[in-house]
Amino acid sequence: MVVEQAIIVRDAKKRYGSGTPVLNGFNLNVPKGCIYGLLGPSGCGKTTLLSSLVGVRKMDSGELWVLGGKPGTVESGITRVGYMPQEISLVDEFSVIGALYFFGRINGMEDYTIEDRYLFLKDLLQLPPRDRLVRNMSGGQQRRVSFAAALVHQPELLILDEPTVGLDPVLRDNIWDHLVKITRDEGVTVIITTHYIEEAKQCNKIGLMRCGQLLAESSPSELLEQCQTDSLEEAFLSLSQMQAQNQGQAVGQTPTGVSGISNVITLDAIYRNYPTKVEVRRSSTKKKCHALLMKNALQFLRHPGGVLFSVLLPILQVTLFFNSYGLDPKDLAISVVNEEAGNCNHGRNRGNVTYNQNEFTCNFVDLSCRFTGGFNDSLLKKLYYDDYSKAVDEITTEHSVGVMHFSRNFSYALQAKLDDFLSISDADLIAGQIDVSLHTPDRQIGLFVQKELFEMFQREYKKVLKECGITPKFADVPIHFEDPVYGKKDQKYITFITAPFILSLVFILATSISSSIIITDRHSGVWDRSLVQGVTTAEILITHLISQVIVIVIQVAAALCISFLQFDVECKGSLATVIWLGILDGVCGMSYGKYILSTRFLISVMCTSTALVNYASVGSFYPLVLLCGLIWPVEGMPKFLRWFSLSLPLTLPGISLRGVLEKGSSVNEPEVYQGFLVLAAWIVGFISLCLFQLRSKST
Ligand SMILES: Nc1ncnc2c1ncn2[C@@H]1O[C@H](COP(=O)(O)OP(=O)(O)OP(=O)(O)O)[C@@H](O)[C@H]1O
Repeated sequence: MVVEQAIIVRDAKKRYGSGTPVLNGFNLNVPKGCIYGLLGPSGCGKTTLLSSLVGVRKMDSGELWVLGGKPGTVESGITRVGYMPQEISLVDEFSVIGALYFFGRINGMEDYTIEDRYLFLKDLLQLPPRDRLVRNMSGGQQRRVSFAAALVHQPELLILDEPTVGLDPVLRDNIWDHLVKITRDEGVTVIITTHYIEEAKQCNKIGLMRCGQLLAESSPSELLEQCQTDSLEEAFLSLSQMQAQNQGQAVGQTPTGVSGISNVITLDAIYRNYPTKVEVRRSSTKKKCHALLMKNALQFLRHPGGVLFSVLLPILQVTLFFNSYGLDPKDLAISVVNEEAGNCNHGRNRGNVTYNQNEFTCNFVDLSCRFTGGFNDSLLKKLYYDDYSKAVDEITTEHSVGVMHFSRNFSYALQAKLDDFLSISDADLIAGQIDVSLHTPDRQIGLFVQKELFEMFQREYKKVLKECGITPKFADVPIHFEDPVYGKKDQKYITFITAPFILSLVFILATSISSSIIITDRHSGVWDRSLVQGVTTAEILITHLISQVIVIVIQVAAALCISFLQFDVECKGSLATVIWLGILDGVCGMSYGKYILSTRFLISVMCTSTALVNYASVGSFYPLVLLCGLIWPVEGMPKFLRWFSLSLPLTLPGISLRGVLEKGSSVNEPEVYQGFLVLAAWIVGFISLCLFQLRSKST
């Protein structure tokens, strides 16, 4: 008679990297309806074997059959297997009931059945209060909840990696009693590892592992009899010593299949015993996605940084941006050397303009005081000096931006220029000008001061001309700038950088949120555990995408609301276009985050370092910002770099958003739809690369 086997392993070999093989021609049979205890020293490969049985790891060679199917396939997985990994494999934000709902739902259970199971498991495993969060539980409590998650859907096969570690003896007894009961009454099969060797006496069969092979495989009583001891620990010790003496040879009872595969069940028999049409309780994609979305929502809402990150961070960033960029500099100082009127009696002397109506002449006295008094001290504080070289010497110590010099004949020369500008000498022309030498290394401040002084001169000079009965237009330089069709005449720098700033903010926030949630799932083991229960990588990714898009919408809304309502950013075009551009930009940032993550997954066995991903995203994000025209127009770049810049995900979208905000351009115009097209292309590119990389990792 052929005994039905729940698990069959034939000649399995596994090696990590170039190290010594962890499993080296390993064979194993686990009959249905029994408890199989897998014992062995730490590091002998138990976890490697169990995780391969559920499809989380792959063997280098050999055959594995689980419930008649290959590990990780529909026949062996999905609701028929309950897996408790060695790690807790729950997210911190799960409550007890939340964890059971998650694993119950992805296994196709109805909510009322999950509630019934909870009541049973609560007593069996002495679970903590229903709403206690995993992060607030002790290590032992977390293990019990993890165990409950493996039992909740009453699987046919339980694969348990050290479920009793850290539990008190009474609870361990309860658990073993339960395992004995379900194997006896319900035909459930259990394969279990434990370091408490003595408790394995309750197993129907024990396999002793060492050096990647089975030392012996038999019932506990047979093993004890064989080694003539009443302690399993002693039996294991003596078998290990025997193996050390006969390196490479099996000892004790020959483990199944080690000496000859012909003795054991054939693959044909396996197929015969397991009809191809297995009755599998399948969870619908809708139900699994519902469970995954609920999990993501809990992770987000119960995470202390979740809400803070999604809403407050964009508001804070936008507020900081508008309070630190594009504002006019204040509290500057300029040194003044006025050889004509000194310190103008501390500003009380404003100079004199006397117009002689009969002779049509104008007489100026101390006109330099008009110009030194023409600008506000809060903008440019005046530091008066008698000596020019002293003023230059003290520029650094007095934090002055430069020196403004009026000659002794300033008023006279200006008057001469007005009287007869055709025959005025060069010396008078020079004496009638204000000499300014700027000594600031800061280009923006230099440009600002230049503009302020120029405007001040024109303003004051126009007043003087008016007092002399001359048209103020005489003060204008002979080039005139009309009001622009788009934007304003005196365009502020902030309007130039607002659009790319908003896009880069949404992009980087989406990049990091994308990384952090997925890393948490990978790191906690929930990702793998979900896959074991039949959730597909695509379902996990899609639900992550949906959750993150919701967060992105919140972030875009927060960033735009604060920009429009609090900082009066003007939108001349369609608000809907702005919102869609923002959301698409966020989705692009999120896809970029996923691409970085998948790259990490590909090059490392498992990405457990948030820091690594942060370095990658920050490191690659900086060039994106530098090249997107946020700080300086792309027109200033060398040609090849400009073309490269235009292909990046933030450059053309930034130009599009600027067009909508400032010109009111519509989505039909190339300037705007090009931005959408670039974003769409990058999203498709990043997601395809990400899926490709994840797929190559899984194969
Ligand atoms: N991802 C990995 N990369 C490299 N080596 C690994 C990896 N996972 C496990 N190993 C190595 O493989 C060997 C077997 O590990 P495994 O976790 O299967 O042992 P184990 O019997 O379950 O140990 P324990 O009882 O301590 O849990 C160990 O030497 C371990 O260091």
